[in-house]
Parts: sequence; C-alpha cells; structure tokens
Amino acid sequence: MAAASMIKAPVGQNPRLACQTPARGGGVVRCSLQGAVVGGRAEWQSSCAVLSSKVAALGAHSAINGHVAPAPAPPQNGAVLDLIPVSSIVNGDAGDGARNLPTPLRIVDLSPAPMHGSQLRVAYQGVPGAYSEKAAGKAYPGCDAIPCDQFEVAFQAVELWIADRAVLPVENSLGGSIHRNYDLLLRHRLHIVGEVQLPVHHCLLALPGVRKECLTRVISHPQALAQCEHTLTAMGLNVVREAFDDTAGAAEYVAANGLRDTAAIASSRAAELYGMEVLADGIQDDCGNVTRFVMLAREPIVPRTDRPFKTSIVFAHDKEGTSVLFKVLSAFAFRDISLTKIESRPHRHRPIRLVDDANVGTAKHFEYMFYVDFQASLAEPRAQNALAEVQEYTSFLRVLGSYPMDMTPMTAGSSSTISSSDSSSSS
Ligand SMILES: O=C(O)C(=O)C[C@]1(C(=O)O)C=C[C@@H](O)C=C1
Repeated sequence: MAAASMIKAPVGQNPRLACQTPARGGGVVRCSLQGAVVGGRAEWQSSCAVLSSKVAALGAHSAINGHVAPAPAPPQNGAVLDLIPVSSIVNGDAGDGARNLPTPLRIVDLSPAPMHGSQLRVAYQGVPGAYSEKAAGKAYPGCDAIPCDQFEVAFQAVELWIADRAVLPVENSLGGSIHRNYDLLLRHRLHIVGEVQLPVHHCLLALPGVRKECLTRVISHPQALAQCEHTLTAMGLNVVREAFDDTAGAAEYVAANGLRDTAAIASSRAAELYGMEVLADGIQDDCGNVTRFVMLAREPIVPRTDRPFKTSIVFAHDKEGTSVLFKVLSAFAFRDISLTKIESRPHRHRPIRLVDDANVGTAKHFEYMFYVDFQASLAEPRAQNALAEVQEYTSFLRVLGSYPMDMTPMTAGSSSTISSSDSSSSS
C-alpha cells in the first residue's frame, strides 16, 4: 500500500454540501435507493426491481472496478464522456479511417487523482499507521491508501473522484458507535458496498528512553482512549488524557515535538513509522477489541443471494408515540430477519418539537433518525417486503447499502483478508 500526502479539508464554504444533504429545510422526503421520490408499497417494490435490473445492467458493463457499476462522471463543463472502450476503435471495429482519429477520453482519464495509476485509491481518516489505514488494506489488498485529515474529507474525496472508495469506522466493540460517521452517511450520497472488521491492538508509545514514571499526559483518538481507559488506570499512571485526531497522528506529534512527558496510544506500526518505543503492548481493555469499518463507493453493488448479505437503512417518522419503532422492528421480526445494529441520532433539522398551547404547551420531543442494519440481501423478496412495510410507517426511508457481510472469524490479532464482491475484484 502506498501512502499519499494527506488530503485536507477545504477552507471556507463547501458549495457541494447543500445538494448532498437530504431532507433540507426541516422537511422530510420520501426517497428510494437513489433518492427519487416514491409513493406507496407497490411503487417501492417496483423501484427495487427496476434498480436491481439497472444496477445489474451497469455492473455487466463495468470494466473499471469489477462488480461495482460505473458512476456517472462529474460534470466536465460540456466535455462529452463516452464509456466505449478505446480498444474497439483501435482494433479496427470502426473501420480503417478511424485508426488516426484522436482517442476518446474515458472516465478514468478525467480522474483528478494525486497518484493516478491502476490501483484502487482508498480514502481513510488519519495518517499512515492509523488503524483505518490497516482496515483499508484489509478491505482492498494492494490499494493506494489515501490519508485524509477528517472523515468528511474522505467522503468528499470519493464524491470528487479523488478516491474510488472510502473505508471509515462506524462502531467498536468497546467504545460503541462512531456517531460522526452515521451523521455523514446521511449528509452524503455514497453507498455502503462492504464492511470489514479489524481487531484493534493498542500500544503505549513514548520517545526512546522515556520511562512510564516520567509521563504526565497520554494522547490519542477518543475511541482509543476509551478502549484503554481501565488498563491505563490499572497501570497506575498519573496522566491526563487528551484527544487527538487519530492514533498514529498522536504518535507522530509526540515524535515531531520531542515530548518526553507525553505518550501516545497507537499501533506498533505507528511506533515503527515515527521512531517511538513500545512501553506497553496490548493495553486495550478487552483482548477481543474489534472495530467495524464500512466501505463506501459512488455506486451501489449488485445485491446477491449466494452469500450472507447485510443491508443498512436509515429512517425517520413524524407520528406521535413509540409505536412506529415497534411496528418497524416487527416488519423484520415477522420475516425472521435478524437485526445486527440499531442506532438513533438526533434529527438535525428537527431536534425538538414543541407541542402547542392547547396541549398544555410544555412538552418537548426530541426527534430521531434511526439507523438499522439487518441480515438479508436487498435481492431477497422478504427484505423488499419488509422495506415496503417500513416505508408505510415512516416519513423518510433511505437504503444506505446492501453488501456482503465480513465473515472472518474474530480471533485476537487476526487480520486475514476478506473477499467481498467489491474487494476481491478491485485488487
Ligand atoms: O485513529 C485511528 O487510528 C483510527 O483509525 C480511528 C479509530 C476510530 O475512529 O475508532 C479506528 C479504530 C480504533 O477503534 C480507534 C480509532
């Protein structure tokens, strides 16, 4: 994996944000997989079927990224884009006279990649040595891993064709959900095309020669600090904890500034990269510490039924009471579809709802977006029927992706390669 220089967040306003945010202005939209407005149950089912066939057709056409259907190119100021392979012209399919014609531009030629090559470019948050970089390598062996200084930048790198995929953490077995990425999934239009689970093995790193007793501070990513909290206390260290953007970045910071009173929590690879010493190995509070990452792409993959799939959705409702959530969950329970995750996040545009004076006027309700992962493929009729039913109960529903489950056994320290339909075709 080659590492590029880090992509930084653009300074100033982001003109793309408005069109990337669904349900803007406080309203709720009814949308299908592609964000189109749809109506009742029958329409939902037919749009599922239409989408499946469209994606399948595109997938068959794709020569760029294996099973992932090619996305439309970003607007190119009137440039004409053509997916016809150059070889069909050069090989004479278009007649002798065509041999001297200029070669048509292809989508891949227009990519503003900093390291343009044949490898898949995968954006992750952090600097080399971060766990996210390792997850990118596990998801897409041999990829060009592109470091980004923020999660948001990794999303934009894919949207702007600087990267082909992003690999981002969404939950950890000790620290729980990484809420920022749930919010970003909703604000951006990328699709989840896979998941990868990474055992996370933390080390306490300090400059060579520094002893534990000299430490007054430990810095790391908040998730890493949370995952080591009990061990740090049990070690008897008299240190303050400070949050840093990412684990490897914390190690780099200590090394670059020659801080002899500060340790970083990071990987052993970060120790090697930044010339740090490992003071303690395996300091996570649980030896089975695992972080789940999702792989994101501009286009969805073709849902299949020949292997275990997971589907991720997000929904909101505007009806009073709690029965909506109960009904939604029952739509899966009645079809024997297991849920693997449920997460609620405050509704960005409707965080509080005031009840009017006639209803005493003091009650305030928080409103939520619900994220649910369930174990079924969107190609299965039971999943389509469950979603059709969910749509009847909700005011907003979006499918974030239907993708192969990471089935690798989670033994401590294991980092075997997964083979999803997306990753296996990309390396
Ligand atoms: O800081 C890193 O190394 C990361 O890759 C980020 C991150 C996270 O956001 O959860 C990833 C895995 C670990 O759980 C700790 C930190």
